[in-house]
Amino acid sequence: MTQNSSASKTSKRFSPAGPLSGKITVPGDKSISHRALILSSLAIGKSRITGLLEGEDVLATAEAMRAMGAKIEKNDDVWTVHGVGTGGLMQPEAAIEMGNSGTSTRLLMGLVASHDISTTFTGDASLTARPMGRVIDPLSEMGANIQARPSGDGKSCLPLTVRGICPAVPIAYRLPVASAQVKSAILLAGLNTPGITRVMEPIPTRDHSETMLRGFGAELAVETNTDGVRTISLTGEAELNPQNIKVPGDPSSAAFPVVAALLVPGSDIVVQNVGINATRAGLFQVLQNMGADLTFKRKRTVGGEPVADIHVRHSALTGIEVPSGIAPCMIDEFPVLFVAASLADGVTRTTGLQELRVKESDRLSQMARGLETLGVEVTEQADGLTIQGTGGKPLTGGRNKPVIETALDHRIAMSFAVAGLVTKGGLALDDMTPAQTSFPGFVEMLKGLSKA
Ligand SMILES: O=C(O)C1=C[C@@H](OP(=O)(O)O)[C@@H](O)[C@H](O)C1
Ligand SMILES: C=C(OP(=O)(O)O)C(=O)O
Repeated sequence: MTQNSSASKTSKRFSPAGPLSGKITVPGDKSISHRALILSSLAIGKSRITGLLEGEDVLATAEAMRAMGAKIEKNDDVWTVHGVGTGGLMQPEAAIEMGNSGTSTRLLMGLVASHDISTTFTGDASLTARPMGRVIDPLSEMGANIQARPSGDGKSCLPLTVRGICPAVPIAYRLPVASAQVKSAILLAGLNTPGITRVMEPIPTRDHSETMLRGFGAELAVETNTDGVRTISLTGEAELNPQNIKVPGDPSSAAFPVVAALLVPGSDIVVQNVGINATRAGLFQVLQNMGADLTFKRKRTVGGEPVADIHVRHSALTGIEVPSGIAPCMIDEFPVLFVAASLADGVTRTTGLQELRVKESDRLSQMARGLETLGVEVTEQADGLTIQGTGGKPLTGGRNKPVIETALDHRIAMSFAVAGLVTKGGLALDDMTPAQTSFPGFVEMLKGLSKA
């Protein structure tokens, strides 16, 4: 689990080290890994998963599913899950520790809401500050009783206890925020609920839950109306069949070496086996619109998801206005996009990013403060950042020896690690341990690219 105490912090310096080259792979997709463990735990029989992300967030999901009765083992690179069947979850003996992981917490809150068990969730200092009302509202409509800790500023937060109900009431729910976690929480609750549970999604978000639920044999229909609103209808009391799942590389993790290679002069790298699902690949599109030289090779399908090898060459980037509608397709990639924008020629303006304020940290504020420390001209709006790029000139860290705070946020840590490669004199991060939540081996990966 991610620790909160300063004693366990590991500071780390990142400095320019010449062109990046080589072929790499990145760890498995975090969203797909969570869902692979959860759905396999509900199937009757034995599922096999390869390529699973072994980051702390996903390991927290595995531990939670074990605590509720699933048998999960790892042999060599293969994870084996013996599921308990839909509706078969057992009452956990103790509170479930979710560490830093919003996805684990919100998806599992949905899962237990339609079981006749009582489950307490807790987490680290970052997770316990994040809003859970967005999941509590629909799950309460389904009949679950949820007692959460009120935060000082009106949010419902962890620790919280979900007293589930069986049978739960099927609902039709229009998402008030574009959130794949909320959508998935309702669908997972709907799995053990009689009748049809519907989620209306005005702005499309990542669709891994829909794809994987179908893959496991659930009856699920998706309709898109003329306004672009997607309605997902899931028939409850579903019987899930065990699967063999291959998890593709995470585009959100690939984002770091991709941006690093674009920014460091002379770089030429290939990131292999990266998921390029359209609901996830917004960053690559935005970077190409900024002038990035990205080539998608060997396009293929892995585990029902589109995948490619991405060839990246150093490129002179130009600032752009990022359309707010693309935000859900690259929601976790904005921190590293802000680093790319800092070296682009001209102004990059982003809007519609209020959600970034309720991630592992307030990502707009953390990025604005850190980039300012490196001499970047940044304006922080309520819903985005406007960044004046240097036109390829290195950022300025050296003389004032900046130390950037990573604030228990893996994306902040890895984004500034990339910034360090293009900062004169380099920079230090106060704590690199958050990278373990989604990208074990991140530091070694970057080092390997500079040595290749
Ligand atoms: O469903 C998922 O796997 C995720 C959804 C997104 O969160 P929101 O649903 O809060 O946008 C994303 O930020 C998170 O990293 C993973
Ligand atoms: C927001 C993220 O994850 P989570 O919500 O699962 O903590 C992320 O990985 O950037």
